[in-house]
Amino acid sequence: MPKDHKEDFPQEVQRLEETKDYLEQTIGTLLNSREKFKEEIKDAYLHLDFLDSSLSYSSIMLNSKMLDELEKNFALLMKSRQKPYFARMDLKQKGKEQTEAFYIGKVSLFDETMDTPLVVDWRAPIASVYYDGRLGETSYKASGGTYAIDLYKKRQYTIEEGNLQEYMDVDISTSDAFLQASLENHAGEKLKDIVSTIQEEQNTIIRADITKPLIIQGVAGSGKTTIALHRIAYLIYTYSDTFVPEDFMIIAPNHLFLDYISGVLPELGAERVHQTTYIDLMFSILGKKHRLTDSNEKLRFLVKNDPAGDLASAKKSMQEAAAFKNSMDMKKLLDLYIQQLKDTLLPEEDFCIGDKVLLTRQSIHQMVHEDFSYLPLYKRIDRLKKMLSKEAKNVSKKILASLEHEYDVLLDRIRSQEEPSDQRTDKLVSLMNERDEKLEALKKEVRNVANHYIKKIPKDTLLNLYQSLFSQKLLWEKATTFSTPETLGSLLEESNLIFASNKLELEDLAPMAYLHYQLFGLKEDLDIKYAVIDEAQDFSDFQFHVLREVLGTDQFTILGDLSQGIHMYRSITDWSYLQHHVFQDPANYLTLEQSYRTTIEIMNMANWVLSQSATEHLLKAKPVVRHGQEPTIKGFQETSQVIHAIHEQVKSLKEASFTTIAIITKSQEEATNLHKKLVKKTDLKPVLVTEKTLHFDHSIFVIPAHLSKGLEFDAVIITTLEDRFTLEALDAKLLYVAMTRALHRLSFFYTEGTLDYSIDSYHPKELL
Ligand SMILES: Nc1ncnc2c1ncn2[C@@H]1O[C@H](COP(=O)(O)OP(=O)(O)OP(=O)(O)O)[C@@H](O)[C@H]1O
Repeated sequence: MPKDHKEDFPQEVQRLEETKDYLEQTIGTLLNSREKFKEEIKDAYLHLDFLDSSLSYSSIMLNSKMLDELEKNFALLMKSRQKPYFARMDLKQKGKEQTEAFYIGKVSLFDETMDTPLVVDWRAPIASVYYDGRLGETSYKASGGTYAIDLYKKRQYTIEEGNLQEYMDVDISTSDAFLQASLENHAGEKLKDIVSTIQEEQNTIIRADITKPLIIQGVAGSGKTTIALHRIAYLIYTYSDTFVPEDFMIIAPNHLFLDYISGVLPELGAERVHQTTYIDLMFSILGKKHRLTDSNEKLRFLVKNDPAGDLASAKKSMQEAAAFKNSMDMKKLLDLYIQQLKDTLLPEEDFCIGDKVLLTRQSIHQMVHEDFSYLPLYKRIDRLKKMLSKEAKNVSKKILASLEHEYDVLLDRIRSQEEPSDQRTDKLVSLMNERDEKLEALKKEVRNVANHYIKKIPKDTLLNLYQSLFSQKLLWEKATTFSTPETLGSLLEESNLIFASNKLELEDLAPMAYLHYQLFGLKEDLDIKYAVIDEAQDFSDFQFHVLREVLGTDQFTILGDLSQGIHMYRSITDWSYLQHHVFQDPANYLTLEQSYRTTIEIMNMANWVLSQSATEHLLKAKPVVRHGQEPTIKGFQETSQVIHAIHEQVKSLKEASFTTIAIITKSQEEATNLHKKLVKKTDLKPVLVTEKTLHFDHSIFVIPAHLSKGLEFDAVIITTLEDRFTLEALDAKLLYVAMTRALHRLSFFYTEGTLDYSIDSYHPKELL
């Protein structure tokens, strides 16, 4: 990195020292306050009078809340001691005389005595100028207004452990140097924050309009995951009156990925954001965990090598069936089914006590399907039951009184018409007994009449209701048409077999969640105001629709890359439906074409792989200007030679200080097989990654391509022993995902015949 502009170095050192002094003072004050709050809480506990505790109780609550807040600030300030800021900008606001210098950091620091900001938070409106603004006239938006400024200087600092190492003034030609330096770094165990090198196109996304759903199509390594996390931190900061961190939810592909990204939000001072996988979210909506079939079984079958094409029609039919369950046609089918449940729900009889009609069946239908139509179907039944009980109680007084009156008349008539005698007495007594019995029976009927009526309404569990849909072939035929009649037959048959083994498949979760929402409503505790979906290319339009419906919000940021759509047989192939038809208003759609992760050499080859299959329409990634070694490609006759080559390669990567290395295979079976061989034949001790792996804290991984999605490694060794990468679109995408995981080095080791790409004929120079 060039060392220039050194003339300001002493002043910059002094400024840093002053900031650190002030930081220490602030930390000291916080420490005192912390002790004070703790004392007050202790004191309030000592004086807690359980009979009249309101004062002490509220004191405990107040002080605990302030203590929590203080602890959070304290932790942030402690962290910022190492690097209180990373940049500075000098600017003059239009209409003002003097130039002001703003230092930008992760935590703001305000000098109360001087009434000036010592450090401005990177999320503050004015800091946007630093990320967007070229030197010269520019502007920023704050509190609904736009403010014009002249930007004179942008300066970046390297500060290590609180000491200024160097600084550099940035203009168009040098602005990449810090970015370059940051990209040269080796991968850690976790994803990092990028506050000091956020690029203009990324800043636009982080600060995009909150009132509109946002869709980001970004190429591999363009920073989607990173930006999504920065956007959450930005929104929490900017809209602190509206949101608390718990209002946000990140939906990510698996637990390994969640572990991988878990460091960024705390680093940005935003903790307590909900983080979940799609499957876990669906289970919490359904209020129950279900056993699932292996979700990658289909993918495995679909990418299975089939040179003679024997599996072609089975593959086609499987794709169609899987796609259907997650399509908008499935919604159509479910809507028909719900309508059928509605139509057959209520008994075709009036609500009566004895032969007295309390409510006609027409008025009950109207009540349920019109007056209560805002409620989910089965919630309406609970409401109906209350109404019926109330009606029965109201009317019962009258019926009881009239029955009593009927008997009083009869009794009076006997008394007045017959002379006293034993016979008359017997008659009266028996009449009175009869009256009492009838009254008692009537009272009982009143008590139970609503229940009896409601019991005639069929009610079942969600699971039974969902599964019985699969025995109603006629309804399916009414809702949709498949390419062949056999496809529907085998879909129903296979689903019923899965249900019989007490399992569901991943594709059943969205339809079930939709049915649950329509029939039973939602659990109250799922109170999310803002959802962020990463790796969204693996979702279908129907899944987006269900998520929007069940989360009850239009506030979404959705990020993905169609080139990495390895589940494209059941997921979206473009963003247009999502953009225009899922939310109340069309979503904003932005693209990221620049890739930051990998080198020009690796990205060129990955783009070439995509271009070899029928995926030309996809956006190609443009790598930032960072060169590295050309990928190495070696074919071998024997598996043992491949194992040897991997061993040697890993050793040399370790010697070159690359810390995280992934050996990526096409399938889970191949990964398991290769892992066994590596453990047996080498001293590498790699970790095998499966669907169940929870933590990203190792250095050498053997991982199938579909699980490497979203992750990154210093070096990647793509290995094929038996499972061949063909030129088919799905294979090309899997290979593309695997290749674009590498930050610095990429190699291919394969046994002859397992790579259809003739990478030997790849001419990198042609693409540069
Ligand atoms: N502005 C930036 N400054 C420094 N590093 C960056 C920047 N943007 C992205 N990166 C780095 O690029 C790499 C890729 O980022 P990230 O994983 O967020 O991308 P992605 O688009 O989600 O990738 P993919 O879709 O391939 O999984 C990370 O190492 C990230 O730190």
